[in-house]
Amino acid sequence: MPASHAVQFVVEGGRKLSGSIRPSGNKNAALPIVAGALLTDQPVVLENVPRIRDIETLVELVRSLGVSIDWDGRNTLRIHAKQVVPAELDRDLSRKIRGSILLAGPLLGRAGRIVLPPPGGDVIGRRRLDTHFLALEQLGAKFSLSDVFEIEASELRGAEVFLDEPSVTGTENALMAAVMAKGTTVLRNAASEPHVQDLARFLMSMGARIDGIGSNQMTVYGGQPLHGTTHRIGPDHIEVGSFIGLAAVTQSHLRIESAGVEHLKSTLMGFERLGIECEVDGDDLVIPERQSRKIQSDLGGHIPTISDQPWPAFPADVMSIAIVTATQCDGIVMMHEKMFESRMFFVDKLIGMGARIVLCDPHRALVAGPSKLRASVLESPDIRAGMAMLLAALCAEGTSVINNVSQIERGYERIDERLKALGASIERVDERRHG
Ligand SMILES: CC(=O)N[C@H]1[C@@H](OP(=O)(O)OP(=O)(O)OC[C@H]2O[C@@H](n3ccc(=O)[nH]c3=O)[C@H](O)[C@@H]2O)O[C@H](CO)[C@@H](O)[C@@H]1O
Ligand SMILES: C=C(OP(=O)(O)O)C(=O)O
Repeated sequence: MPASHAVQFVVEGGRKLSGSIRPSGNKNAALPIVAGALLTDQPVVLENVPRIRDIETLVELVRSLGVSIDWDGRNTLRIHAKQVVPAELDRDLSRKIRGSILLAGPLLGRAGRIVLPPPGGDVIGRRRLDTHFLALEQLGAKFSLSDVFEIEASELRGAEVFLDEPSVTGTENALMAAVMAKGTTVLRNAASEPHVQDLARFLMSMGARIDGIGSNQMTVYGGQPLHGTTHRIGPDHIEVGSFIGLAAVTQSHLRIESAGVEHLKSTLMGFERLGIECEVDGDDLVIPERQSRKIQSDLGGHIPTISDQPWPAFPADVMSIAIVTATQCDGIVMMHEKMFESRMFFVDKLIGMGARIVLCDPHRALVAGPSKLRASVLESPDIRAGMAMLLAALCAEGTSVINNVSQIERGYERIDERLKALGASIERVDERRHG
């Protein structure tokens, strides 16, 4: 049996939680920033790096390029890319994470060439890479496509780049290549998620010059000498969204410490539509136990919608959490997943637990709540659906089993320990010993 199937969570539902929890560093910021550390031959120190499977995989990939990369304590990485040996990236490691594609920009800039097996990541629908190649080509790279991607650039040149969609990792690759290019690049229709902003600030701390961070147009004055730096990864706003959902479904009072409230507006608006109100206290977020949990109709009593879109709209990675939360709220809401084609299929499991959901098509699910959920045996298909099912199990009646926990652990650090500290009943079991 593959190791990824070895661990289960046995979850006893129905317990109230209480206390404080601190979000980890943002996985989707740490991935490009670790890759970006390859842009300089000087030492880089990264703090608040989430110690999760996806990062461990990227660390192995980076090490395979002859780069010195080591943990210093639990969440600090020391990276020194004195040299980068341009090699074909390991296929198995590349296939495990979406983040392997993020080595394209830095390796082009540093070594002029990269051979990249197709990246992996969550299986949540087609995951196009066209935007990455479109941007890198405009900066002077050539690519050929067989069972691997071969990208080469004898020289990267600044250019006007209009991305065909605001792809997150596409923007990050373009940004890293543009920093190494000669001359000025204007990136238009760029993604501006908190992790894209964090990467841009990291690059600035290395000496890069970038205007327009946080907007959909960034100007990069390329070719500046890049030096070593120490950078702290920002809090994971997706984890914060997950903890808001956790408090809401278990009707618990939780404080999320250092939540990074500047990046939470659209997430809080989504939860408010479900009747979940949070209080901002400095940079902490407090979720009171007493909530109306009454879905807010649109004007005229019409059925409301929660839909995801590129930043600053409601984040796609919080959609699965919001669906589980909606099953515990009073009323009807249309959940519209605009970005991924297969992210909603996990609602079958929630229906099996007693949730009242109509999956209208792959992108839209109508949720009518509240429903009493019953315990079940669940399989975790992707990071966020896995976390959503953990939330469902924590508010269901009885004892649930969640298989394939490695999916959740791709994105959430020591989640069982951290939720147990709040009073959750989660037992970590090796499947081979269990039953
Ligand atoms: C490692 C990493 O950072 N992964 C994140 C990154 O993935 P990733 O960078 O792969 O995602 P992209 O931003 O490229 O695109 C996500 C999906 O949205 C679609 N799309 C995108 C823009 C748009 O305007 N319209 C549209 O429909 C794309 O075609 C694709 O199907 O961003 C996603 C969207 O926030 C997140 O779910 C992933 O967690
Ligand atoms: C989709 C996600 O990750 P990835 O892009 O790494 O698969 C996610 O973090 O929810």
